[in-house]
Amino acid sequence: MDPALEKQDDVVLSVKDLTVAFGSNVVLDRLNLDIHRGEILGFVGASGTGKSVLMRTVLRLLPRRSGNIRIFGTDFDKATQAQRLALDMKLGVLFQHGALFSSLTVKENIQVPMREYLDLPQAMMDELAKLKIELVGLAPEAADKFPSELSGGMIKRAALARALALDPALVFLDEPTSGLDPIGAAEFDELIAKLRDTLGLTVYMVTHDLDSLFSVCDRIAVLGKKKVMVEGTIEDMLAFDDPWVQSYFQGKRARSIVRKP
Ligand SMILES: Nc1ncnc2c1ncn2[C@@H]1O[C@H](COP(=O)(O)OP(=O)(O)OP(=O)(O)O)[C@@H](O)[C@H]1O
Repeated sequence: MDPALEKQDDVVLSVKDLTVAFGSNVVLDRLNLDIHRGEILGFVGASGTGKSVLMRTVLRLLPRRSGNIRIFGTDFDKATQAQRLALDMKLGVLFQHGALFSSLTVKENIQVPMREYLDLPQAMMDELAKLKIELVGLAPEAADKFPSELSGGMIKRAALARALALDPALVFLDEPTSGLDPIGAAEFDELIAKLRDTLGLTVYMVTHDLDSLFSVCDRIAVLGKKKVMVEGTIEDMLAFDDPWVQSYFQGKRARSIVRKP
């Protein structure tokens, strides 16, 4: 196959010339971004630059002023109702802070998307929830616990299990390791990498966590000046001439990570 065409097939999410504004506050201005099949893309940027806005716009939770978004090659605006439903089922989302329903147990939280999109008998949903709980490394007993009974790390894992409920191909993670201690965060990163390898997931991860960026992300995109300023490998970040990017990737904290064996 023509390498250019093959590369195109490889793009699971394509954002072209996206502009999002709230009144006169233009947050994203003709932004472009491609995510490729099977990669873990780390998405960074200073606080308030619009990382969550981009994620929410791609998920159609926020309206855009202009621009085009294609997911798995399909333009949502032109998709039929059936195509939209099929696309929605291929996306999994872990919102910042987990965002589990506090009145539902872990098992019931995982079953929320199943109830919304599938018509399955309860026994089958219970079996599926059990599998997801195991997949994210939680003990079986976690199934019947409420979010208030879980540690921060367990909440993240339960939220990930819910994001994986419908066997998505592309998952969006909004600061998945925030609030975790370094060991918990490293374990969570390892879990993401393992799931990518075993399930063939594509991962879009908004993060401030330099450890995650250095250890599990294949590629990094930096949001600034209302656009993706630079995308590429850690080496590309280190070579990029912008004060914020330089201080982020070459600051004291970053240097201590680079020095790790
Ligand atoms: N629903 C909304 N209505 C109006 N303005 C909004 C809305 N959501 C976000 N904004 C504005 O968009 C800008 C970007 O916010 P966003 O939450 O995407 O930043 P962020 O990069 O995710 O920040 P952080 O790293 O702190 O989470 C901010 O100026 C914010 O005030």
